[in-house]
Amino acid sequence: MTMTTPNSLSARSEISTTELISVSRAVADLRRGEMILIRSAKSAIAAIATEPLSDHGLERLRAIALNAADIALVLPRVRARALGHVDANSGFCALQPQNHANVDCLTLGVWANPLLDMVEKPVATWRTTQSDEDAAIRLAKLARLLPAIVSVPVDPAKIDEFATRENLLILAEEWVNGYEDAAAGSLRQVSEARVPLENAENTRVVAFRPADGGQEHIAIIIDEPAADVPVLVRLHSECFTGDLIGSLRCDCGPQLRGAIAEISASGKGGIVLYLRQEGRGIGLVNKLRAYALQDRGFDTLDANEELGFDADERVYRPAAEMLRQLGFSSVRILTNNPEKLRGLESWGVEVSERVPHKFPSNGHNAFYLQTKKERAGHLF
Ligand SMILES: Nc1nc2c(ncn2[C@@H]2O[C@H](COP(=O)(O)OP(=O)(O)OP(=O)(O)O)[C@@H](O)[C@H]2O)c(=O)[nH]1
Ligand SMILES: [Zn+2]
Repeated sequence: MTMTTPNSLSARSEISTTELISVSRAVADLRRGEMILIRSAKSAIAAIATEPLSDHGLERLRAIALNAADIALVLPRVRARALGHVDANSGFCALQPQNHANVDCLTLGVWANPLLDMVEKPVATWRTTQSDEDAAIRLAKLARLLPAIVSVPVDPAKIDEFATRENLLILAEEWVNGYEDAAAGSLRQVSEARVPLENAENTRVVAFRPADGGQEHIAIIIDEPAADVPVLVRLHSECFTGDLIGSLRCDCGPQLRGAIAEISASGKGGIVLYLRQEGRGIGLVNKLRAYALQDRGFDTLDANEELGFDADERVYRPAAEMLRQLGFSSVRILTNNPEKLRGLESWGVEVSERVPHKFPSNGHNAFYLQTKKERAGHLF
């Protein structure tokens, strides 16, 4: 069965497997506080994520800088506003502290984190970000860290020398930007087994792994559905708290088990795609931060924004790719979220029907469900 690829997609250029793997290695480096070199057409930077930043890391940044006075903390607009940058209006802003020679990692960490109480606001100049700094922020998001980085400009002519001397990775910004698409395009089936489920005994579980060795996405195939008619599908984003430990903050647990039961009851089979997009793509640690902000009065969308994330950071190519490889080109999708329809269609999957997938509130998640309806366009 072939999938149609919309014309707009053919223009997207994909990064190579080597570039994909470099980004993946940089993600791991960033998570442990290592410095990354990022090169754009115009400039180059060295960057460390703020979350694992140490004073030793700061010293290394200063030592490699073209000019140590240009050290910058790149952080989300909402956070910049809270720090006194009243004109902040683009996604991310760069703060250059006046006491650049003495500023320490604790101070930078407090400035960057909306959950920490601020001791003093920075005396600083502000500027818009460069594209290489935006790429470093994207890398921090891929690393599921807080999207805040400390960067310095480096001499593009010396970047290879630095990389060799300090054992650092060099990334081109377009590799970071192309990572998610390429990772999804590289998914390959790596194992499968029969797994009888409580409400669906005739079930196979198939695992797909991306070429960079990242997290596997899972297809749960119930009752071997036919491929020549639209297949009943649920795209389920991972939710450790809701799926596994029965959290009442969301509706994920009932939706996951409900989808399995409904597909099984249909008598025609179907597929649950279990996508590793915890917290709408921000990761479990950041989702817990978002919950803590919600306990201070933010709704689920504003909490994401406070942390520097979009309301929803998910991508749908992994789902489309798994369906394609399993031989399905047309779906009936169990969801209340119109973005899932658009996401699948943009990757060439025909959506023949939306099947509502609503469960009653448990009391704790009433405001969450109301926000999804009123602000995220969910169809309840
Ligand atoms: N960032 C963030 N993620 C949340 C929050 N509550 C739940 N999630 C995540 O949201 C995702 C829920 O995804 P889905 O079950 O696919 O639901 P949906 O987008 O609401 O759409 P449908 O259920 O298909 O209608 C999971 O990854 C959860 O971990 C929250 O307050 N903040
Ligand atoms: Zn959930």
